[in-house]
Amino acid sequence: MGFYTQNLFSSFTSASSWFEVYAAFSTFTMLLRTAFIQLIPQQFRSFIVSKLESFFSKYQANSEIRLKINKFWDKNSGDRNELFDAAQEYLPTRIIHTYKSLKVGKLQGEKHIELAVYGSEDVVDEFEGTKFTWKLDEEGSKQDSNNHNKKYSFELTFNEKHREKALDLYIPHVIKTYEVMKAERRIVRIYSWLDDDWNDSELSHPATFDSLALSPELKKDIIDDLERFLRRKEHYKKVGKPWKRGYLLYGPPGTGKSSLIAAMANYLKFDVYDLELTSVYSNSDLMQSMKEASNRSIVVIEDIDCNEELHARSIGLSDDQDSDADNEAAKVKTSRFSLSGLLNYMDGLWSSGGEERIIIFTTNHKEKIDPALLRPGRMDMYIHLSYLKGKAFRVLASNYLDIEGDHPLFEEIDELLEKLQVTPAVVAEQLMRNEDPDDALEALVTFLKEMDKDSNCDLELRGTSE
Ligand SMILES: Nc1ncnc2c1ncn2[C@@H]1O[C@H](COP(=O)(O)OP(=O)(O)OP(=O)(O)O)[C@@H](O)[C@H]1O
Repeated sequence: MGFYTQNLFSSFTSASSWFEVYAAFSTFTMLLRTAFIQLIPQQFRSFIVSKLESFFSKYQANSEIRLKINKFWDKNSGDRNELFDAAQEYLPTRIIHTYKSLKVGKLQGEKHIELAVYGSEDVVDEFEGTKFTWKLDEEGSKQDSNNHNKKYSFELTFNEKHREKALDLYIPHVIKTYEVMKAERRIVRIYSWLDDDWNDSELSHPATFDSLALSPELKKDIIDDLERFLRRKEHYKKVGKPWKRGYLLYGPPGTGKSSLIAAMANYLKFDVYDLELTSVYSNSDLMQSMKEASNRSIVVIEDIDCNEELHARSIGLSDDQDSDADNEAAKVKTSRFSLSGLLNYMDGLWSSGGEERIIIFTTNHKEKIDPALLRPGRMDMYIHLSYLKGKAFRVLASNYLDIEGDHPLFEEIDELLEKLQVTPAVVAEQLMRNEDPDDALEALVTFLKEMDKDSNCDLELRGTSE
């Protein structure tokens, strides 16, 4: 045996012997390939090749999976992708110490420093010993300085062997972390619909239920209703109703409708989506705005009675009636928006997938609202905010003058307020005029007495003219 190997080795030492072996090997592989192609059916060949590929891919260094995370699920539906929002908030916290180009800023009206992923640098996040690489992609016109038309998306890359870990553990981890961050920060945001998109900032309205001058009974009713709503997720599911609640706030200007909305948002820690109907040009705009509002939010449609298109519809104006050429352009913009669009929007709010939603309509003139908007099932609770009466004034005295408890002028003020129709906004404005509490209350008494005198004069004048 030793002789044989030695002999074999010595016979391979020349270049021609190596060449002979190579030629024999090549012929053999060609024969094998031909036999493979001719003898094995095409489908079976593909099957073997795919199995071999997947087996060897585990050992390849660059078998990467790329996931695209767009801001919207698909361009046409406009459904917001919460994973994109989660990544946007989560990534800066992971890379603050390593990243070289991070966008940092303090926005007007915000209390905290804003951090955002910026530029084309990769962000590598390590999760349970596995590396996940993120990159922010930016598409859109460079000339667009306000960034409205830019489309952003994230690309998440990882090795194929971590496919399951990525989908089953890592992505849920990113979303969970984002939800915890949101809950911890407890910052309520307000979104306004502008140029086909929600623009947001921190809700800086400080109103709380404590600072609202409302009758204690009404306050209690509202808080109880909100609490019940939050508690009853299972109940809503059981009776097959969407987990949503609709309120109509009505009353004269300055009686606290906006303040109550802010108090509700601050109490629940729900974001506010404020929709001005004048900034909505079509029914499809309206539906898109609804789809993009997130869960745990309050959707507000203010001054529902002031919308021109709704008025035009309710008094029976058709688009053809106005032939004035100057108005033509404006009409094109507004005529596609209708009451039926709004009704669909409301019904959509009820039936859309979003949960824990509160929908609030406000109006100064409940009697002007189309009854279709108010039918049961669209509105759960009507809240009437009215002139300052009863003990509600005490809340303003505490807010503006730090008077806790009683004051000698309170009785006189109560009596005057009972006789008059004065909004909390007017009284608040009077109280702001003096720093000293006694001076402020005396000035308020004088102001209310003046009002009383004027209203008596009006009555007398009306009496004599009749
Ligand atoms: N019920 C109230 N309790 C405490 N403050 C109030 C109340 N109502 C009004 N105010 C004060 O008046 C200001 C204006 O009130 P607010 O904007 O909430 O009224 P509104 O009913 O929404 O008015 P509008 O119908 O004109 O929008 C508030 O900033 C607040 O200071």
